[in-house]
Amino acid sequence: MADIAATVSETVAQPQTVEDVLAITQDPAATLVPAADKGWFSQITDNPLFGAGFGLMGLGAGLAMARQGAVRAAHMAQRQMLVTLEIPSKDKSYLWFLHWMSLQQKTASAGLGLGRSHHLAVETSYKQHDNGSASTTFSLVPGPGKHFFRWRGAWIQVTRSRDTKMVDISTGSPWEVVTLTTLSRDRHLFTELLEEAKGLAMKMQEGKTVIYTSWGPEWRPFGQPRRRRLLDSVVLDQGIKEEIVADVKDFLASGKWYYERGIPYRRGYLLYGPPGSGKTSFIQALAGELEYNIAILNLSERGLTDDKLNHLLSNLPERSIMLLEDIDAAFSGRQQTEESGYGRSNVTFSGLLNALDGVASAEERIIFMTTNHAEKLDPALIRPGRVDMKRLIGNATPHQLREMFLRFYEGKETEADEFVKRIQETGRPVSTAQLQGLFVHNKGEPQKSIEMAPHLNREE
Ligand SMILES: Nc1ncnc2c1ncn2[C@@H]1O[C@H](COP(=O)(O)OP(=O)(O)OP(=O)(O)O)[C@@H](O)[C@H]1O
Repeated sequence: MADIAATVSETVAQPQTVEDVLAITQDPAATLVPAADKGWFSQITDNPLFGAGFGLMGLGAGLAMARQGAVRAAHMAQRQMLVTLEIPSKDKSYLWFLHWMSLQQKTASAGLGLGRSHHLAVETSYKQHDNGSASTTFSLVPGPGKHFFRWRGAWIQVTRSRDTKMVDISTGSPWEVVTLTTLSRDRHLFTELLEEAKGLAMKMQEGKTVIYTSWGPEWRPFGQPRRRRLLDSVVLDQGIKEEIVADVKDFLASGKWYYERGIPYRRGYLLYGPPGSGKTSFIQALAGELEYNIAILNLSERGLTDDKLNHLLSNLPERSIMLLEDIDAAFSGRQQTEESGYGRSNVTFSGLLNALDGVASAEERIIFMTTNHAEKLDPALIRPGRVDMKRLIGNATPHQLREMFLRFYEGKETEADEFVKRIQETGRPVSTAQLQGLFVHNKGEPQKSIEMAPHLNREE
């Protein structure tokens, strides 16, 4: 260590005298060395290069501050002057709004509003007609991006954004948000707009039955609402229709009775019988009579789990009849009970029983189950509490044969009797759906139906 110190002291010339010190301080090359002798700031600023640098830095900082200030002021102004409304795709009003917007699109005549949008998206819906045929309708709505439209004298900006990273796990569809922006003073327009959109949706449903199907863990309307089916259009054996309708109406009027006795406010019905006997048609007509909608669930649906089923049954759309069709197809007998039902559904039998028992909800719950094979059903599924009323909806009885005939050929009483006689002579069961087929085929020609009666359902 001593050697090293010696080497250093040799290489650096140390000032030995006052003159040496003076010489050093006067040497311009040495001015930077004794920094402690001058204020550092003045030393730096005295330097023309650094001076210019500082000037620029100062200017930059000033500009940045000004920019920040401007951004803040803009934000402030935006907060003060603009108001935004977010409608996430999960919310009910989302579909109402999109539909409302598609109408704005159609009526944006003068080239104003959404009519100018260059980025449109299509919303396709299927319209099911009463005769069973379906047609497709397209609605054009603004696609993702920004759009402007003028409504009730105010400009509204619509931003439809799709988050590709965030996916609704249950449905697999991308998460979407529609954001509306307008001037603060026009904020009341948002409520008015949503009211109008809702009113429009309700109007479309007036006198109609909405069919909901499950979409992941939620319910979504399936196609356009259908015209209500009249109870008279469904011909069941004597008294059955009236009995079920009276029972449901009585149930709906007994909320307090159930509440006071601590009984879950729900009622289950099982309609069983051969295909085409009018089970589904009757449930549709009943929903129409009660001004209710129908929520249909297919237990064999891919991806349906016990949890989702439970959630769906506890969150039925308001004023809806729950319909579980072909319940035997999903589960038949105990042997399948421990495993999941067939198809790609993951629902277990015990999961279904739990969902049916469900947490008592405040709202009433009416569940209809249909099957072609009542004998295959596990007794646990149809025990009272889960199924409170079971009715056979069978093949056409003489009463139904006559009634159906007269519905298609009004006033043809004698012919109706003849028709019933001919069908009875065959000794073969005939479904009401087959009768409908025959009468449609022989529209306006009762005699032809009578002639064809012996051939109905014949195994050639
Ligand atoms: N009792 C009936 N009264 C009036 N129409 C009927 C009747 N039964 C069947 N139909 C007609 O037949 C067709 C099929 O009826 P529907 O789907 O209601 O039968 P279903 O018993 O539910 O059959 P499945 O057991 O195969 O589901 C419908 O178009 C319906 O109008």
